[in-house]
Amino acid sequence: MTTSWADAVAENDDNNNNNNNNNNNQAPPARPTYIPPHLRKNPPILANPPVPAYTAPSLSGNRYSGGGGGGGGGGENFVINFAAYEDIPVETSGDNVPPPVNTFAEIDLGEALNLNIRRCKYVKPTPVQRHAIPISLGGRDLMACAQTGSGKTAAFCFPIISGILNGKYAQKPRDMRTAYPLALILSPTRELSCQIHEEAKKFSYQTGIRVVVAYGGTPVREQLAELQRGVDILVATPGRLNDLLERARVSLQMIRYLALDEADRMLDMGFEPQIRKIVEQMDMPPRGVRQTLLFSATFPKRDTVQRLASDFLANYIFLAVGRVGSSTDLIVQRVEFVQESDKRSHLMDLLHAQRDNGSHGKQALTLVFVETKKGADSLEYWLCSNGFPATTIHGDRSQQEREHALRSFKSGQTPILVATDVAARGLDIPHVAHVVNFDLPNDIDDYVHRIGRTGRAGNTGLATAFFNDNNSSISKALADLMQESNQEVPVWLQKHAAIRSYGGGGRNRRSGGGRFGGRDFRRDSGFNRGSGGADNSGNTTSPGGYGSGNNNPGAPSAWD
Ligand SMILES: Nc1ncnc2c1ncn2[C@@H]1O[C@H](COP(=O)(O)OP(=O)(O)OP(=O)(O)O)[C@@H](O)[C@H]1O
Repeated sequence: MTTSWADAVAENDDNNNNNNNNNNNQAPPARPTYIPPHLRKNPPILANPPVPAYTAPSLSGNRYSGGGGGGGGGGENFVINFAAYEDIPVETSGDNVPPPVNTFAEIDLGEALNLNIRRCKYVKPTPVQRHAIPISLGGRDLMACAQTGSGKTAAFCFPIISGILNGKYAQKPRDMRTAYPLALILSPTRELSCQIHEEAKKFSYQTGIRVVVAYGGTPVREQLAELQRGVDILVATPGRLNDLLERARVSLQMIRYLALDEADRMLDMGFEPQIRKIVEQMDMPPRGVRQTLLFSATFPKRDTVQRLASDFLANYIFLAVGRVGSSTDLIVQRVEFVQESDKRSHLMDLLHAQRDNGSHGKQALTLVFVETKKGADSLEYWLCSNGFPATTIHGDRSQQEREHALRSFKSGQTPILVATDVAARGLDIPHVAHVVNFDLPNDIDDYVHRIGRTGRAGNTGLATAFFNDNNSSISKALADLMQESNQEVPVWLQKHAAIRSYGGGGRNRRSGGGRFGGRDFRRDSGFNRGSGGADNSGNTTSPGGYGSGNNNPGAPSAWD
């Protein structure tokens, strides 16, 4: 028998309360000091790094449900640690920015949505929600940057749902073949679309709003059937949506809300032509008529995403919550110097230490990022052969295999997931205790999103990166990021970074700098593009007082 989400929430309620009670007062288990193998034998040539005490991630019982896993991020919730967000710096710019709220009660979201918020056990809005929801409810376009795991999904879903519930819309055309959604949420990956779909369904529970997801890699027939049953909010990846638009199975003429999640990633993945086609060349109402929301944890300031914002948004408000483009300091970041040939044994040591610290016979969920699909398969095979159940997610696996892998990982059945960047963005898996960058990415933004799979919703997490000479291009950005997130930067990494700075290693601008990517570039060099909205903004509130100064986008600035 299937149970409704609300029933599941109610059931979890009791279990979580019991678990909370059982675990709240427990002292953490004693943890051994871990000395990485490369430091036991050969210290790296560059320096004498201080040996950090390795604290294996612990499992707190209330955060670990050994249950069936389920799809998306749905069903499970863990307690958000709001104290972690108290002093977070916030910057807004744009005309007449609506003031933030402190509670959900202060905002008129409607009774049905408020009830669902309570069902989700969202007691208080997170900082990005405090600011973004009133802005969006006020009908304004928004470009919002906030750290990974800080509640951006609800920040764009709540105003959309509330707007649809309160809005008066023209009758949808009577056309059985074509679906006419009122809101469109675009996201870069299939898994993220599924997750947003699950979340949006929870938030729309018993409101009468229908949420449908469309993504590639699966037969289109089922999705078409879902669309035919009616759709108010369509969550989609750009490729599949284009397909549906070309078949005239979806029309965008009724769109009132457009949200782009992880917009920068969609552009990185080469989706720009498809997104522009969807937004500019089909039948979607123009900016200013529809309301447009752009969200990410990183918005590189010299990136095409800024152009996209100026083309898609009208008189928008720019919101940066936290030191955006930076990582949350809730994530303990470690970087260890590991030669390519030592990576596997080094990983094995980490996993052994972690296993020794596990509780209830369960191993903490560990997400291991590698560079290539082949590398992922081969590492998975090797881990499994060495007694560590692992699975993989990457672009060469079928969608069915990808979804199965994710379920198996979430449920704890396969506590290690080896992944390429396809799993780097947006996925909200509550019990990921450790992210290992087995292969570091070249781009610091990718690093930020990868490690952001842990340390979510105000909870702590651990991220370990294996660094060697092949990663020189990211050394400076990595050292800067760690410093900025109050992490201990190994001396050898500082030296590497210094060599990089002096050696003119500026080939990759994004990995060599651009830290505070989350800046309203309208404030740089008097940008004023076209008509219809992009303004020269100036209104800034910045309790944390960051981002001052440099107005020349070409020059190195305090943001770099
Ligand atoms: N107000 C709230 N109270 C309690 N929990 C919340 C609240 N808002 C969001 N959460 C929870 O916080 C977690 C992270 O939220 P979400 O996935 O939206 O983060 P995000 O900012 O989109 O992260 P990313 O940048 O990685 O995509 C989710 O499990 C969500 O249910």
